[in-house]
Amino acid sequence: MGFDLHINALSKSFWVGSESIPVLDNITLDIKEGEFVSIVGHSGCGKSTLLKIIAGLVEYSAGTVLCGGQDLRESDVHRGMIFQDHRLLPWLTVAENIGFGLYGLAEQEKQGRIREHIELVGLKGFEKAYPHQLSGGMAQRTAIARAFVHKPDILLLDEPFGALDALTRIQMQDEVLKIWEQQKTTMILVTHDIDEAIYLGDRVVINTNRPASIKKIFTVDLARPRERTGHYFSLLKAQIMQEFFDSKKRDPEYYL
Ligand SMILES: Nc1ncnc2c1ncn2[C@@H]1O[C@H](COP(=O)(O)OP(=O)(O)OP(=O)(O)O)[C@@H](O)[C@H]1O
Repeated sequence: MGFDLHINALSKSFWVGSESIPVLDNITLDIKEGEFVSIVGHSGCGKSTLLKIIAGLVEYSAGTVLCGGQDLRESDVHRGMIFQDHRLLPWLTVAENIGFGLYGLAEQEKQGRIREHIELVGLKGFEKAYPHQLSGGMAQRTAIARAFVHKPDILLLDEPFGALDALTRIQMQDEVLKIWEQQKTTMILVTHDIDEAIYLGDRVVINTNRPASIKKIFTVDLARPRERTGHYFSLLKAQIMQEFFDSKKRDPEYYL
């Protein structure tokens, strides 16, 4: 389809001084347009690097990354990225932050687009607030609106809820899911939270330690909205935990 993503034999090394540090090793992954894919792996294995490569923010060393047949070596507004910290500009209001970088539209259309996205993330009434006047969840909602206002084909989420408390995190997961269901943007989420990976993803990709390659991919065969405490959910979580913590391959029921 139009914006399917094809990552083929992707490798990346960073130079630190005179030493080449391999970070990604031979990653091959196809992601369908509109799919929600979660990526989990140990800290430092290269998950953020993979997202930044897809965003066109980091160059890769070998392989190909194609979307709609195009090589993704440069960033553009068709690939939005949301980070763990909101990265809002402190001297701009919520509305100005969301509209920042929204070029090429008539003023009325631009304001309409900003309004639409403020409503989408539930921030009506806070248009004129500055980032320091927002809670962590509201700031992250602004960052989500700022990414969506460009109507990206792919949204890359790098631990976007990592700094939020548990209840806000769950609420934000549902909000992102709602936007994804409405807009059918392809989403790629990096998270350390296995529940979050299963709750949101159509598939959960498990990376090996650095240099990361793909260890295993689980398909989450559960209708939405998902029951976080259901048996299938728990069993899948146990299987994923097993991939991380037990090379002797206990029965997944051990983790339940
Ligand atoms: N610009 C850079 N120059 C050199 N090394 C880098 C650079 N960016 C990342 N690395 C190294 O690449 C490896 C992977 O980093 P990355 O941030 O992608 O991991 P991660 O899986 O996202 O980690 P975490 O889960 O802790 O956020 C690390 O060893 C890191 O030190």
